[in-house]
Amino acid sequence: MIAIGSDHGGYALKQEVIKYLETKGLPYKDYGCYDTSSCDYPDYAKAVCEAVVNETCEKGILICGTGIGISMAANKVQGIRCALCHDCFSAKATREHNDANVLALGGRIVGGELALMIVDLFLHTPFSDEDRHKRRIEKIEL
Ligand SMILES: O=C[C@H](O)[C@H](O)[C@H](O)COP(=O)(O)O
Repeated sequence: MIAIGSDHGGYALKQEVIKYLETKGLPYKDYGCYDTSSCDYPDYAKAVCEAVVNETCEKGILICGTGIGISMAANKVQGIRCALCHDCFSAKATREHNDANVLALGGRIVGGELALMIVDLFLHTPFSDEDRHKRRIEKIEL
């Protein structure tokens, strides 16, 4: 199960990502927002990240206008490794090296097609499981 959430700045892209997940038959839970009314990105970061840390969902996708605020909020939650990615290399590398469990995107920055490629890499690239990466991730959690 994938947890997905956005503020108003990410709402349109969230709906595109949801359509994509549905097309691919990937189960998801939408934690809002549910329209373009102005709202606060930390609320959606918290809801999605809690679903990931309590294992209701394996991974999360968060979208705000830039992806910056929502990733900052996400990374305050213990156990969350949120990566803001606007290119394919970063999306693949953050799974392989950082075992990122939440992806952040900026709906005002990245176009739909690129965003979907990033989402696909984030969802399907496994963690490399190499000792040096595990050691570094453990240090983040201290
Ligand atoms: O980092 C924050 C996000 O990009 C927000 O989506 C953005 O600040 C919202 O801006 P506004 O309230 O002006 O639409």
